[in-house]
Amino acid sequence: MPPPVAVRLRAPAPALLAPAARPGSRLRATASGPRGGGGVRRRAVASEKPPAVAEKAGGGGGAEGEDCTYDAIVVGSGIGGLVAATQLAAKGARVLVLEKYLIPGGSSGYYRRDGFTFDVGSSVMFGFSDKGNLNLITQALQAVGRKMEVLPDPSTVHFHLPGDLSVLVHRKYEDFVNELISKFPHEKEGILKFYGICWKIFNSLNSLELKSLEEPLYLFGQFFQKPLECLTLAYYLPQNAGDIAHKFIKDQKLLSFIDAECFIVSTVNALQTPMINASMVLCDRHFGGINYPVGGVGGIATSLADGLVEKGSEIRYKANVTNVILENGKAVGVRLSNGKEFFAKTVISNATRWDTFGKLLKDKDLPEEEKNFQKNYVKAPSFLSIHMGVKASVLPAGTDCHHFVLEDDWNNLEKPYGSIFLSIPTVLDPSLAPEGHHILHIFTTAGIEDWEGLSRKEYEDKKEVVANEIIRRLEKKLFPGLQDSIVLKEVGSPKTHRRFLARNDGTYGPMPRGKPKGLLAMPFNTTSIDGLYCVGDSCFPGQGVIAVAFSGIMCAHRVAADIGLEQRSPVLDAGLLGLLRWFRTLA
Ligand SMILES: NC(=O)c1ccc[n+]([C@@H]2O[C@H](COP(=O)([O-])OP(=O)(O)OC[C@H]3O[C@@H](n4cnc5c(N)ncnc54)[C@H](O)[C@@H]3O)[C@@H](O)[C@H]2O)c1
Ligand SMILES: CC(C)=CCC/C(C)=C/C=C/C(C)=C/C=C/C(C)=C/C=C/C=C(C)/C=C/C=C(C)/C=C/C=C(\C)CCC=C(C)C
Repeated sequence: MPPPVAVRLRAPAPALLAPAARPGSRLRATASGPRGGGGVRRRAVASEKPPAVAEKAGGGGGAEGEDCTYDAIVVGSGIGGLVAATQLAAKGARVLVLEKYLIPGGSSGYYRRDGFTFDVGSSVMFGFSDKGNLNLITQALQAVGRKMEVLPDPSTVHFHLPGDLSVLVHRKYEDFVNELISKFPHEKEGILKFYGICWKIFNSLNSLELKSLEEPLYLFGQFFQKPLECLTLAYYLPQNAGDIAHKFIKDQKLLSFIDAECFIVSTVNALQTPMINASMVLCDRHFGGINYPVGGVGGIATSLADGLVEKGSEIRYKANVTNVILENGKAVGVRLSNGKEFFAKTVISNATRWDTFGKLLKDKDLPEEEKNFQKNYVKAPSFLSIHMGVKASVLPAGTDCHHFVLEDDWNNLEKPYGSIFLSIPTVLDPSLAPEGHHILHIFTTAGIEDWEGLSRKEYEDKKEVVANEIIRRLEKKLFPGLQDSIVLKEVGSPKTHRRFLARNDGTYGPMPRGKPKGLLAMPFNTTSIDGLYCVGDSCFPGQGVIAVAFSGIMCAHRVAADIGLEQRSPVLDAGLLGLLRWFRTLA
């Protein structure tokens, strides 16, 4: 029986504070508490034997004189970093993950307050089913012998849009498409054609074995085995969802609906959303469905971290990487804020590309490739997030889990605070809140510039005012009496996201500067620095938990080939990597 909840309003407390305990599984944080300086390379590594873990590390726990250099160091334990690390560990590599925070997961982490378990960010889980090739979260867990119980969500999201347009995205595709056609009967053909192309792309994706598109033996192998599917993907790779929607649909309101469909997964409209990404999410929600992990999203990262350790690799918390160490232009290790150094054959950064090249390599000129990336992409806005515990009686029976609210004016879709995302995970998993209560996780886009230069008091007051206005809007649109039902409230600003997730300006990833050529300009995992790789949402295919999981799988495959754990052809590598680099300059 969960403990009773004290009525307590805590507006100013940052939403992403240290967890009180972790959901689902047992905690084995090897909080590094690094001591002393770096010293010479081998000694520095040898002295870094983590308690309880190094003994299990096989091939080199750290006794002096042994060669205990790691195969890979991963900077950051977001889902991108953890998937790269666990995939490599499953292939036999010895990996060290260094995480600045106290627990793994980054924006897919969790925290607990007064009996409530809150998801920090991610709450809508794609790729978590038991079928097909695109269930990348399920596969990532399986690779390290883990499986999580999931709760199928009967819908993906309930849209509440201008002109009282209400659309529920049912789990079953036919139910969704029939509901949409009932709202836009004159556009039946256009609707079926647009979503039909999404399915064509999704089915092509789902037929491939997903590995690194930067590894030629695999890529050519896939072209050989599935030529039609690969050509379909190559054809749609440089295209955007909005252009395809405009070909078949004329009704402006329906086109705006498709903008909203894209916005919730890309924070930009359909004309700026790559068609492959749109197809992935618009179909996986019906194919595998949206599935919520029992105990909360934080369980995914903790399960991956546990699995990683069981495979003989390591993860250290409170380990703030400040520099990537280069030797003759090659990345050979990292330095922490306390001066400790660790060395490895390869370094994988799960920090954003802005943080990786702007902070971890600040003394180096920005490589041309990164200039090209920054020319094509800007930082997506951050979020204002409100985590609330409310009395269950405020929600009408049958309330859906996820909602998207844009009240009066389509023009507000992409504006800061314009639209509201709302997740109520306790609809699926009541164990996340004390009995008789629900969790409301509310977020809206917000830029860091709005929150800079304020005194402490001004900052706290502003959080309170902005959060109350969002709550007032939800009260008016969805839940009368909401304000009075609140028993716990924590507000996070873009500064909170910057601080606790170590993300430049609190950004949630890259956003195209203008109209992109689909995914063409998005960099993969290799960088122009030998031995340094990036993973996460500033890599192909972009924002989203399943997207960063794919980037982790791709990255691990490329790294494994480079360190001799997977097949490779140096000649073909040089050709393909050069060709892909050239492609990106065309975007
Ligand atoms: N589905 C949803 O509802 C939802 C909501 C929010 C976020 N998300 C997604 O999650 C994605 C992010 O995943 P990700 O894996 O790219 O990154 P992430 O931000 O989740 O994780 C990065 C991790 O790296 C750590 N880190 C950064 N710099 C470091 C340093 N110098 N030293 C040590 N550690 C450092 C951070 O503390 C963090 O834990 C976002 O793109 C977003 O789309 C999804
Ligand atoms: C040469 C070359 C390069 C090429 C050739 C051709 C080929 C073969 C190609 C291929 C390709 C591929 C494989 C691709 C792949 C892709 C993928 C996988 C993708 C994916 C994607 C995904 C995504 C984007 C996702 C996203 C998601 C998200 C973001 C989510 C979010 C959510 C949220 C925010 C929530 C909401 C909430 C509410 C409403 C409450």
